[in-house]
Formats: sequence, C-alpha cells, structure tokens
Amino acid sequence: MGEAPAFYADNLQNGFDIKTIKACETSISIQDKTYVIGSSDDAFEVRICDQTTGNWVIPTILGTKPKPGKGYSAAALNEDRIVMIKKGSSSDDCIWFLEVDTPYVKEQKQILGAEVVAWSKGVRGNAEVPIVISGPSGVGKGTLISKLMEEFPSMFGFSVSHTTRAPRGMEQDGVHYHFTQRAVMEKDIKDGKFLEFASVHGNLYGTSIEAVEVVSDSGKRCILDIDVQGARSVRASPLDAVFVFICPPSMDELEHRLRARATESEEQILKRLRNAKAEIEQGQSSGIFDHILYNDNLEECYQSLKKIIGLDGPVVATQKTAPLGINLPEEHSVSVMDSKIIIKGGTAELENASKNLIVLDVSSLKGGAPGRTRGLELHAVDSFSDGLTSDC
Ligand SMILES: Nc1ncnc2c1ncn2[C@@H]1O[C@H](COP(=O)(O)OP(=O)(O)OP(=O)(O)O)[C@@H](O)[C@H]1O
Ligand SMILES: Nc1nc2c(ncn2[C@@H]2O[C@H](COP(=O)(O)O)[C@@H](O)[C@H]2O)c(=O)[nH]1
Repeated sequence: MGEAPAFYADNLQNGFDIKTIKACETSISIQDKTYVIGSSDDAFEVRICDQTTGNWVIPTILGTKPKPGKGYSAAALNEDRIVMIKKGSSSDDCIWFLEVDTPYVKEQKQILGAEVVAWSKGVRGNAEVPIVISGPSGVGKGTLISKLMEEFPSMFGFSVSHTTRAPRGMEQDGVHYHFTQRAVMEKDIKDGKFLEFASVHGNLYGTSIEAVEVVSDSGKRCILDIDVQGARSVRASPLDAVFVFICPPSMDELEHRLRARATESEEQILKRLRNAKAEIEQGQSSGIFDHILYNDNLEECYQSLKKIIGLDGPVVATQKTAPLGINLPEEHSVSVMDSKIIIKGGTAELENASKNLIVLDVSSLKGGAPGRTRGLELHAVDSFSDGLTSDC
C-alpha cells in the first residue's frame, strides 16, 4: 500500500493539493480495502486504498456528514460498514455509520460508476414507521393528511417535499413545499440528498432525506404525500414504511374535484387527469401498496385510514420520555464482539450510572443510508474483557 494521498485533493489526475492540515486519522481494513477516515476542523473525509493494486481513491461521499468533535474511535462492523463513535459529542450525535458495502452503497456505486461511501447517523430505539400516501392528483390525499394532523397534532409530522413547481396562492415555502430551482434540486439529487424524486405532471418533486429525518427526530410519525413513482423508489429504499394508495370513486368525480379546487390551469387539469389513469392502474396492480382506500365519502375514508395506522380505538396519550443519554468519555476505546460494540473508558457514563463499559447492541439495526440507522440499544455494564481496535 503506497503512501496515502492527503485529504482535500482538488483533482486526482493533477496530484494532491493539501488545503487543510489533518487533525486525526483512522484506518480500517475491510476485505481487500483500507478505509482511511480523517477529520479536520470542519469535516470528515474518506480515502480508500485497494490493497490488491495499492491504488488510492477518493470516493463520492453520500449522506449528511458528521461534524468533527474532539476525536473519534472507529471499528469495522459486518464487513459492510464502519461504526464511528465521536468523543465529547451530544447523546444524539455520537454514533455514526460509514457504509462501505451495504446494498444501498452497492447500488449507488453502479449508478454513479464510482467508488462510493455513505454516512448514516445512529439513532437509539425504533420510531414508528413512516406512512406513505399516494394517489392521483385531486383524489383527496392532502385533505386526509390535514384531518389526521389536525386531530393528532403531536403524533404526526409532514415530510415537506421539494418541488420546482410555482407556489399556489396560500402555499408557504418550507411549510407546504420547499419551492426550488431545477438546477439546485438536480445538484442536490446528484449529491445524494434525496430519498426519492420524480418528474410529476411536468415538474420535479422529491423527498429529501432531511425532510423525513427532521420529523422522525422530533419524535413524530412521518407522513409522505408522494406520487406512485416516488412510492416505488421508497419501497425499494431501506426506509421501512406503510404504503397507502387512495383511489377516486370514478374519473368523473376526480375531474369534478380537480376543477372545483380551482388551483390548476385547464392545461394542467387535463394533464393531471391523463396521468391519473396510469397512476390508478399502477397503484392497484404494482404490489407497492399495503392498503388501497376509496375516497368516496371523506369521513368513511378517513376512518379507514385511521384504522390502518392503528388509531381506530381510544387513543391513550403516552408520556414521552427523553431518550437515555450517553456521555462518551474523551478517553475511551472501541472494540466489536459479535453484534456488540464495547466502549471502554475510565469515566464512561450512561445516564447517571457511572460504569466502566458501555455496550452498544447492534443486533437489531434498521434503516441506514440514505437516512438514519435505527435500533441501537445501549447498556452500561460493570466489567468485560475485550480487545482494542482503532482509536483516534
Ligand atoms: N371525499 C371527498 N369528497 C368530495 N370532495 C373531496 C373529497 N376528498 C377531498 N375532496 C376535495 O377534493 C379536492 C382535492 O383534494 P386534495 O387537494 O386533498 O387532493 P390531493 O390528492 O392532495 O391532490 P394533489 O395531489 O394535487 O395535491 C379538494 O378541494 C378537497 O376538498
Ligand atoms: N415523487 C414525489 N411526488 C410528490 C412529492 N411531493 C408531492 N408529490 C406528488 O406530486 C403530485 C402533485 O402535487 P401538487 O402539490 O402539485 O398537486 C401529487 O400526486 C403529490 O403526491 C415528492 O416529494 N415526491
């Protein structure tokens, strides 16, 4: 393996231009590759060495990057990702995964024709899975979602999509949509910021990873209102969700609703009605959807939707407790044993319990890039014998 190129290279062909002095570097070997993670004052960067050829590559990095803290420890996990524990970081920002060979990363390598890695933040426990609602324009998706959010304001949060279409009269940027320029959105899509995107009725629409994570991180159940193409992409992604398709009682009634809403031009109404036929066909036959509802009588359809998502009985308000915190000591080591990550440090603290070891159980991981990695469990224990891996 030759000497590692410096981070922040402008162009691999033209040699390396060191712009920042590296503060900390860790290398982890998985199969025939060595991944070097380096942190400077403001970013984490990654380089990969192919051990069979000795060649170094700077990969495309997808996902939101962690912000460097006071150093970090890292260890290989399951041959397809690296777990990174940040020192001195808050409880919701200390565990990150660098995916190097997960199904999502493999797919992106094929799409981009380049070496790819993807960051995913680790989150403790499991949130309720998001709800994807699809159906032709004018069928009543937005009306049903509004009813749900009005009746259960603390339970649901709306995933605010990006779109290149112009705002309608009362629509607010950042509330109904993030209204954006096509070039900006296309760049963000290329940079891996979107969970899904599609061209719908002549405009670009998409769900950013952040839009879903903002809702999930606030402890609410996320609702996505997206078209069938988008639902297909989410179904194929690592995001677990319930998929509901809303059908109109007839094409005539759909046309009547679109015209009565009076938000589209005649040309747009005709385009949306033409597209509706194909959408209804796909919605009913593609196997994407777990449930199909007919929105004839609004109240009946709403009750059926509530039933699907488990809200048909009396709803008991649950007291939300803050997630248990983990204060990683600045001096600690990390090792992996089966599906457990052992964090060992003189003053490791889990909540108020001052214990010598913290065990991070990763046997039930869910999700992952693009998005958060959920299902982490943390326990404080008194003693354990382990082997040290990498610590930076
Ligand atoms: N069951 C229903 N009976 C009659 N009118 C309805 C019913 N459900 C919704 N509507 C009306 O139909 C119109 C379209 O509804 P809505 O805007 O919710 O559709 P949508 O599926 O969200 O459309 P888009 O995909 O274009 O955003 C609205 O004016 C709404 O009040
Ligand atoms: N694939 C996606 N489709 C989306 C998204 N946000 C909205 N939509 C769908 O677009 C049409 C038209 O919406 P409108 O607001 O212009 O009437 C509708 O079917 C929505 O479900 C998205 O992020 N991705």
